[in-house]
Amino acid sequence: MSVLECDVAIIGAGTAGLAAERNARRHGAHTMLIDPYFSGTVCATVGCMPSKLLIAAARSAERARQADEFGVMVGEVQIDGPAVMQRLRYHRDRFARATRKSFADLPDGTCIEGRATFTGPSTLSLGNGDQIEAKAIVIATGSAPSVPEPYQGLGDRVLTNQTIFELEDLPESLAVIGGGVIGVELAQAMARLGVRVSLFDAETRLAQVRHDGVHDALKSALMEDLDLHLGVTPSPEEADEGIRLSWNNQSEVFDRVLVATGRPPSMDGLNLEVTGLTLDDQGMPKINPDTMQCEHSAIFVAGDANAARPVLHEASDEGGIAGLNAAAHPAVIQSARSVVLTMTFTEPALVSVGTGPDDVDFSAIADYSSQGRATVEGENQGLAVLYASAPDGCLVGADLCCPGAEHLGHLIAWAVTKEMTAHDLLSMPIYHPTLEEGLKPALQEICKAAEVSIRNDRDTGVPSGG
Ligand SMILES: Cc1cc2nc3c(=O)[nH]c(=O)nc-3n(C[C@H](O)[C@H](O)[C@H](O)COP(=O)(O)OP(=O)(O)OC[C@H]3O[C@@H](n4cnc5c(N)ncnc54)[C@H](O)[C@@H]3O)c2cc1C
Ligand SMILES: NC(=O)c1ccc[n+]([C@@H]2O[C@H](COP(=O)([O-])OP(=O)(O)OC[C@H]3O[C@@H](n4cnc5c(N)ncnc54)[C@H](O)[C@@H]3O)[C@@H](O)[C@H]2O)c1
Repeated sequence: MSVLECDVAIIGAGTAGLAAERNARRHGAHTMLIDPYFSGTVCATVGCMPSKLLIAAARSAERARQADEFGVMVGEVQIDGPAVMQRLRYHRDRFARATRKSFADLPDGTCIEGRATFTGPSTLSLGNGDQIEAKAIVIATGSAPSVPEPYQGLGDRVLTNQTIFELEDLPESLAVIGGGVIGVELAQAMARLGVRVSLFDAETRLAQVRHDGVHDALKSALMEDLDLHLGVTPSPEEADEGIRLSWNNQSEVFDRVLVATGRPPSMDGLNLEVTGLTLDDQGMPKINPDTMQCEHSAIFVAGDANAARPVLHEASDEGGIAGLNAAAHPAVIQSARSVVLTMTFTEPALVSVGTGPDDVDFSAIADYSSQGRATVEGENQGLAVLYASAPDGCLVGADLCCPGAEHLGHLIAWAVTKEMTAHDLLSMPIYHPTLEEGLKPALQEICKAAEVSIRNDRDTGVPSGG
């Protein structure tokens, strides 16, 4: 048994852990990064990247299917399932290798293989008898899929995000349990790749969408490709050729079932009880969102492990904040967090920025069902809703489910960050014919509601097709 000493120990070599290690080291700390596997981040191996690779294949199939609308005949679209999965894994493995190379590039002695458990507020055991004593500790253990009890023990026909990307071929049919972000992204992609898909959620609201009209747009888009069952909790059982799901006097057998019912923080086994921190009934400590610090301790929590903003760029930001503060502890500083921005890569994409519809002074809808550029591209559907505050129509947030939402959402998030008003945006160039132009009527409406008169040298109309 050996006792290793460092300034900052980081538990978990994912996105948040890597960022915390880098930033603590940049600020002069001697660091140790602990992980049982060092196999690559969730994002690269079983998260963002493989899911986006599947979605890219689905988009390609959908474009081919829609080609005849443009007078371009491609014949019947055929999907080669093994080829889809092979391309996915080829690129996924390259992303994962790049992450693993970043471990290899760390200073000697930084990477410590093991599963960390607290033995005191500043000491960790690694399971092999070795101990680490650190001046500060960053918990960056991520999150893991929760599988509801009825789906446990049903064998490998039940998939999670940790196993679905290993399939050699696409299933003939797929039931998706959970209409959160993972559920809707993968359900639509699989359906567009020719899989018969049914999506079930116990609640009636998909992916925590805040605005009713935006939720309707997402629902309509999904229902073009798959069967949607909201407010339904089916019961599963093993059947000859798959898994039988039963609900509301109906029953259907599916080749595979994807369980996407949430990813709670991976805090089990850390033995936080010995740290002296106050834990809630979920076993979670109280974490300051601007410092990542737990109470006044030398323990910090970053990334999915704190369950606050479980997306990649926030894991990276939080790792940076935690790394800085762990290195400087006890001199902890507050960081200004960025405007909340989340994206779900359905088609159209679902994007949420900043403040939602409750609690805003003005809101205005940009309709993309007949918008010029969207119509040109054959993707005219959905809407964007902008939110603004009094007195001057300062943009505070948005909900979008429309073509180009991924890019429009970034522009709006940047405008919200810079506290720009609707009038500020209208005073800048907006090219024709673009999807950005589709926001113009909503920006004008906010100016009107806020009684901000549009510059007298500006046209208050919208160009034809805009
Ligand atoms: C299918 C899917 C798609 C996604 N798509 C997107 C997307 O498009 N965009 C986006 O922004 N986000 C997306 N996300 C979310 C994003 O992947 C996560 O927010 C991000 O990866 C979290 O990073 P992390 O560092 O907190 O955790 P992780 O990358 O999971 O790292 C945690 C690490 O901790 C280690 N660990 C756990 N317990 C211990 C222990 N006791 N001791 C030592 N080590 C331990 C694990 O081995 C792991 O390496 C997606 C997630 C999933 C599942
Ligand atoms: N594009 C992205 O940024 C992206 C993509 C995928 C995942 N992620 C991250 O991964 C995290 C986890 O995603 P997720 O979709 O697993 O979780 P989630 O919490 O977003 O959604 C889970 C859904 O499952 C439903 N549910 C729970 N138990 C159920 C049951 N027994 N039967 C039927 N429905 C049930 C819930 O009502 C909810 O709608 C998200 O928080 C997200 O941040 C992000």
